Amino acid sequence: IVLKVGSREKELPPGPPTIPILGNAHIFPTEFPHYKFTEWARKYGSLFSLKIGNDTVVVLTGAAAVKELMDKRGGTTVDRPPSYVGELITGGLHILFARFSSSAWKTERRAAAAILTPQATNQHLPIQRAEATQLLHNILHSPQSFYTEIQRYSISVIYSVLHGRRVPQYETKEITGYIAVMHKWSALLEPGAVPPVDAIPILKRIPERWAKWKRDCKRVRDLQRARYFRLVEETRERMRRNQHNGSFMEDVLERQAELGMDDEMTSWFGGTLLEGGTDTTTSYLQSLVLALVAYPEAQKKAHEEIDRVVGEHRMPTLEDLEQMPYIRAIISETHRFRPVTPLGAPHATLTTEEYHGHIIPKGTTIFVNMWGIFHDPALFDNPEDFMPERYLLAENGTKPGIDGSDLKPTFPFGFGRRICPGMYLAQNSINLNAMNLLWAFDFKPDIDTNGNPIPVDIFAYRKGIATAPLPFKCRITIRTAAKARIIENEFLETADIFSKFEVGLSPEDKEFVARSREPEAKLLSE
Ligand code: HEM
Repeated sequence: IVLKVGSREKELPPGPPTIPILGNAHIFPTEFPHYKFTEWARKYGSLFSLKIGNDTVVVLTGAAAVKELMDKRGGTTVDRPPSYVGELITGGLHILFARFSSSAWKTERRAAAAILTPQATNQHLPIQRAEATQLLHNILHSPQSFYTEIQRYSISVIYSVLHGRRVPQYETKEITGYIAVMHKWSALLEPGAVPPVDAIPILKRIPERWAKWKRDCKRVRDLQRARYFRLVEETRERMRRNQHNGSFMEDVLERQAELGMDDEMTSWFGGTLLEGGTDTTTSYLQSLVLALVAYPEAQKKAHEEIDRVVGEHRMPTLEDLEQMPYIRAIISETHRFRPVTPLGAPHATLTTEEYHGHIIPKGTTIFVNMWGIFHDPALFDNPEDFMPERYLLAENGTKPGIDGSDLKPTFPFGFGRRICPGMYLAQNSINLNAMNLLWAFDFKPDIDTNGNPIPVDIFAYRKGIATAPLPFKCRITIRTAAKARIIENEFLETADIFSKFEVGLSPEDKEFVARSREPEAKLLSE
């Protein structure tokens, strides 16, 4: 019997050879698993399996299998695999990790669906636009800080949309504290960071004094919980003072009883939406800049298009995108070239499924290998190159003669009933900033002391479920003086929109806000 542990049952999809007890655990990649999964997919097929002890993992690297299993049979692939770390930290209330059987997921998902629809999302456009203007303004004045400015943008937008409170500068405790805890959190989720408690449940019983990882989980929990409760309390307090600003959590608080959410769940819900929306949006926009620096031809074509459609006397608006197929193609190509979550988020099956003669047992963990699909040479010409043109030739970017209809535009945002509830909000941020950045700036490689360009490394990415380019340098310059003036003026105009969200700011943040609007105010009055 022991020898059977770890061996692949014959009805499972094929996969790499197993060894007793461990199965494939000894070869399971501990970093950037999407590369190894893609290699295995080319060898074992678009549906392959791995054994981790007695547990089964199935990796899908084919769009048709994804459509069938994740969308059409979404009712059975809606679960998540167990995550003891997620459980310890969030008490099972994290919407991303929550099991289907928990009432928390259903309740939180209902709350999210009712409010984050495309129409409801559009109501948050003014603050997104204002923050995107501040991003241009800050890059104009401090181009070398673009990497952290993008981070500030994403955090501030989500803070405002969800909690009605913005974060005006990067160097503030609200942001640095948040980022530090998020780093600790994702470090605990890295393979190998904690013993294999999900596969060998007895390990959960290790007492805290011998398990540093348990103490780390507790510390992260305390820090997160304190922040998420405080944010909800601040919103509630604002509402008591009748200072509503249309934030998402105001709506949730008003409907708390109807939704059946107590304060514990409400706070984790607000907090975990915050987590879902920050690093992801940041990663996408940083990848976009990286691609623009690395592929000057694409940038040049986008500049020509935006100059023709928008010109230099006004900033772009979302409506302009309709007339800019090349920039739309750049946006899709960035999703394909560097998907934020190369393996999505793992799903798990609630029942045993049969697909093309293979059995996928109940409780199987399923990864959709987005990276492998988006980089499949059978689907895409030169998949390793950033080539927006592919999206002008075929709606889903696939090569001639290939039916790409299974590759829906929502693909980068996941599948079935777990699809990202923030995707419309995220896509608005992406569209606005892609247009703004291309309209305003030239992006070029940095130069060394001899004046030679230093090429960016398009493979230098951070590990983790949501990846992002590692910090990189580039030269960003404003394209015309007229555009610089428009950005300064527009930034001043944002003051009105921002003021409703500038609540609960620390004294340093207040001073920063006042100072940041001063010089331009002087300029305008001169
Ligand atoms: C570029 C930006 C984003 C990308 C690429 C992205 C991608 C994803 C993906 C792939 C998933 C997993 C879906 C699945 O399991 O099949 C997901 C889930 C999720 N996302 Fe996003 N996301 C982005 C932005 C956001 C934003 C702005 C928010 C919140 C306002 C958000 C909140 C969430 C939540 C709460 C989940 C968990 C859903 C569940 O398990 O039921 N995301 N996202």
